[in-house]
Amino acid sequence: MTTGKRKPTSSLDATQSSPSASEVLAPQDASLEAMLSKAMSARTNMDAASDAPDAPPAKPIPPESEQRCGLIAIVGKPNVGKSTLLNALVGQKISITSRKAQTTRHRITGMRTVEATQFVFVDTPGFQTRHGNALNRSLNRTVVGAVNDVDLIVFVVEAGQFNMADAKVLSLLPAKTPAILLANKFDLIHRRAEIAPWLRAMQERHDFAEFVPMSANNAKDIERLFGICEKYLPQQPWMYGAEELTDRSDRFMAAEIIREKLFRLTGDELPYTSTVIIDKYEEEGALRRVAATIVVERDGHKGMIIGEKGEKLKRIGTEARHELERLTGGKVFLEIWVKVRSGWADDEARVKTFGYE
Ligand SMILES: Nc1nc2c(ncn2[C@@H]2O[C@H](COP(=O)(O)OP(=O)(O)OP(=O)(O)O)[C@@H](O)[C@H]2O)c(=O)[nH]1
Repeated sequence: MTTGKRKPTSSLDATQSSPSASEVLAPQDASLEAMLSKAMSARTNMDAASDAPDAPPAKPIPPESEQRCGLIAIVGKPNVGKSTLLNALVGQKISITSRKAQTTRHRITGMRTVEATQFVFVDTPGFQTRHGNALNRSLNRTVVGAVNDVDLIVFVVEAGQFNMADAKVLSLLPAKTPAILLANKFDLIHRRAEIAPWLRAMQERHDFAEFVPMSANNAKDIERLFGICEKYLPQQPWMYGAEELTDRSDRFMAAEIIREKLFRLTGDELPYTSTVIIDKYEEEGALRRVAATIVVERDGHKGMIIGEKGEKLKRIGTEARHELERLTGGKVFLEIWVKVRSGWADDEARVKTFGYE
């Protein structure tokens, strides 16, 4: 992980004149006050430590008896920043991010080993509440599956916000598993006074073990999150090698990369039901030959992807190829087709064929 020397712009700097936690919380909220103060001072301390020298080189692998390892589910409604968080925690892009809600479809595991502890992360699709089609039913099943076999749940919300979609996800969390309330996009909060009443309401909704105000795109916050999560993971041997970052195949990563470029370059016009299938993934030494099909529901969507004189599709292909070349470290030949399969997201059998659980 990078330990940037730049002092992060802390939202706390903008709140110096705001009331303290004790001024905004009632006396009976002593434990909440402690939670808020602890969370805030941890942030300040990390900011102060930002001039510290870079971390020392990796230590030798500790004996199994000293290793810690556990599963962490990252859950939250669409667009709260789960993929950004996962990528930052793993230190490499393994989950696509987009301003368009609902871009995460699969249960992706990324892992990161920091000193004696191995953190195995499970990314989940944003819980879909609006449509009841087969694709969304499949996405919701993935969320439920993900939270029931983990050591720790990181419930991600946008700081200061909570609506029906957040409530739906929260209602899925089992009481037995410790859950961290991660108030993401904290950089967008400019008055600390807004957070105390919000935190009080959140704590009434669920018995959160910790409160972490942070920004997924702030390296210091990410570093601090490792320290917070560590104590919830059991002492047991690692499940993966110290250097491993994901258990997804290169073929899967190729589909994800193409899907990301597709959503980035078509903007808000393209419905999230468009998907990518890898028809061929061949390796010849360092060379990769990849053929992919983008499946859309309507002819109009096909036109949107191809663009005028094929310009849009060409750009999707070029950007995806460059990223695949960076990932594999070799040359990539990439061929992309666009096909219309109307109603695929409503069809349970097809959803299964396309790789959803
Ligand atoms: N300002 C700010 N923006 C953020 C932060 N974290 C994520 N974002 C932005 O929020 C948007 C959504 O982020 P994603 O990581 O794709 O969200 P997600 O929860 O994985 O979304 P789905 O795939 O729809 O479930 C992107 O535009 C991110 O750049 C943050 O800490 N601060």
